[in-house]
Amino acid sequence: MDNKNVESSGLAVEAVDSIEEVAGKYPSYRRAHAKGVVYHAVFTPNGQAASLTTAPHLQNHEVQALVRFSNSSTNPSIPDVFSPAKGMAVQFELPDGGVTSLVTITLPIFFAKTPQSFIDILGTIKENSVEGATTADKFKAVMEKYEESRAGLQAVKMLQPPLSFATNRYHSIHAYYFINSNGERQAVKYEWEPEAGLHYLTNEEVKAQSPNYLEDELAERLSKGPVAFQLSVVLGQEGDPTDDPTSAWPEDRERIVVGELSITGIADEKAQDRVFDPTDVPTGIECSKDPILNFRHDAYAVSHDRRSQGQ
Ligand code: HEM
Repeated sequence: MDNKNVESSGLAVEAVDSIEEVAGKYPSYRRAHAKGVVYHAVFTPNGQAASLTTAPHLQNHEVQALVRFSNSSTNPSIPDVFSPAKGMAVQFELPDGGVTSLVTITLPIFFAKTPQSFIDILGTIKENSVEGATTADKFKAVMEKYEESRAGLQAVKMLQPPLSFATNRYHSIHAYYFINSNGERQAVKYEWEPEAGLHYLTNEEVKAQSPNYLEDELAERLSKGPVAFQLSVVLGQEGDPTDDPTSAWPEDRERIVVGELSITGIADEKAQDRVFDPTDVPTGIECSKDPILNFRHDAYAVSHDRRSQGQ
């Protein structure tokens, strides 16, 4: 292990410790996005990405996939309406027997630019978690201290509980590079667009939901047929930041639909053990230099280590 890895895994331990201190420790569960359900799916690329990348799952052949939908909270028993951001982690099976993961969320940007500022922001939330403090009070304290967090936390505040896991748009937030057979590079971000459209609950409807309404709703939906999402890539242009997850690209960037995911049914509980690592990319795709993206590899490994040992 070189010095850089030692340094970044030390920071990853610190980050996961900070999450536990601020948001609670739930043995055997993921240290974030603890409550989730895994499903089987098939991904069918449409060939539109083939001129941009040699990635095997984005050519012309369908691949099997696993999809884990989740609440963002660390609490595995939290009622779904109380955990605003939802995750959609997809693991594609590659023809060589390996996997690649695309881990997305219902927010377009993140609230921290670097691993260290993520830890510092959690520290500020902890300092401000005094009796009677609301989430809004804690967010205000963070935004006053960390300008970079403002847009990301505003986006969290704007989230509405979805009608279904199948009626959200999910974003990669981070940029990646597609590399084609000529070695040409194109910066991209990903989005999953639900074929069922975007649908959210009204305040009245929120009150009527059971704690696990999202899993129940998806079971009901799947009993009638597969649930589909289109995968789009957003093409970055010269000057669009590729290393800053707190900053969105302009809305008018070209989007290409590159394939369709069809979710068919629930997977075995054993699939929960998997790590959906957003840095696990195949030939034809490279991670950008975004420090948060690259840090997630070590942070997820620390969480997996703890949860797989029953800690
Ligand atoms: C410093 C930044 C971050 C840290 C420390 C962090 C930490 C974690 C940890 C510890 C887990 C549990 C991993 C496991 O046990 O398998 C997790 C899961 C997850 N995170 Fe992050 N995360 C960060 C940034 C992000 C960002 C920017 C996104 C947005 C796409 C994101 C989305 C998710 C999702 C969707 C999951 C659930 C994955 C699954 O279903 O297995 N995280 N995160």
